[in-house]
Amino acid sequence: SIPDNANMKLHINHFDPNYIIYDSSSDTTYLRGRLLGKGGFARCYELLDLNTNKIYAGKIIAKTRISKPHQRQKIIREVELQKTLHHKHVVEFHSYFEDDENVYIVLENCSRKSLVHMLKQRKTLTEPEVRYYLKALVEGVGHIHKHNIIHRDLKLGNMLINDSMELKIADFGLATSIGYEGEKKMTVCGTPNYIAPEVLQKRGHSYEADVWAIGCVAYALLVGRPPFETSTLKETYVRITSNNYVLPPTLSADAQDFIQKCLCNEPELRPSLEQLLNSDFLTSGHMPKTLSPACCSTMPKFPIYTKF
Ligand SMILES: CC[C@@H]1C(=O)N(C)c2cnc(-c3ccc[nH]3)nc2N1C1CCCC1
Repeated sequence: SIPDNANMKLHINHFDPNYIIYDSSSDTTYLRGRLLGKGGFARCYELLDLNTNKIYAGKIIAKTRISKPHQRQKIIREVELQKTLHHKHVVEFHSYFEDDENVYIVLENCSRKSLVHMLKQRKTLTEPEVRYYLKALVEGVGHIHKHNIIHRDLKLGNMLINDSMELKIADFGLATSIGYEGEKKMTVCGTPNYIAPEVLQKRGHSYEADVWAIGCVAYALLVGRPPFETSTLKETYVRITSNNYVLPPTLSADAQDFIQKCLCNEPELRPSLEQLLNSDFLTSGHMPKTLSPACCSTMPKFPIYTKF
């Protein structure tokens, strides 16, 4: 039986073979639902697991798109990295399988899309909301770093929100693992959105590149646009390497301090994730336990608590 809740109506009058996906390795049949969007080579769909009636998000990549070995290797690496991570604020890997036409990566469903969509609706978020999302982000990145993995593409589009308004870090397509203490990566295949200066200048980079990106995310959520945004990529890169960005005075001193420390040109001078969790911004202001789904579209009013 198919749950007929509204957003899962699959408009299937008959079992059109085009909508049935079978994973022989786990004897699981999925119904393909609505198109969620495109991510790289993948077309992403809602998938309904007919054994459990659970909804997942599936990345479906046509094999014709990944004919070259290194393209296939990239996907295997993404899956291998993501499947080792189990954390409240990291997207959970569910399964990987292939059939004649496609490879399938089945992931945790995040029904409220990403912070990109939220910021489009809201323009900027309030500081309590930003504390809520940044705390989740720093905890999730802490888990990723504990597994010797650098995400390398932390951006609003990879901060997904589930039905309970929880933040989930997605897309390990540019991630890499650190093999030994002090290892520095020299290249990234792809262009991270919030790229750190040391990555741009190929000076060797490591975990600190993710802290830079956290600073960019904090800035974008509070200001409504990225810190180094210009009309051309080249000009943006000049601003990143010259550390040329404007901190609006409307931001609280704690928020300015948080951003300034993350956006330090010298990677080794940036705060650790532990220091970020204990920063004034994340510890000395109202930290909501949960957020109402209304926050996706309208600014919340937080009750002002008095200390006694
Ligand atoms: C499947 C790719 C990616 C993703 O990684 N996840 C986990 C995800 C989960 N739910 C959703 C989802 C959106 C709306 C309902 N669920 N989307 C996810 N995405 C989106 C799809 C398009 C671009 C990134």
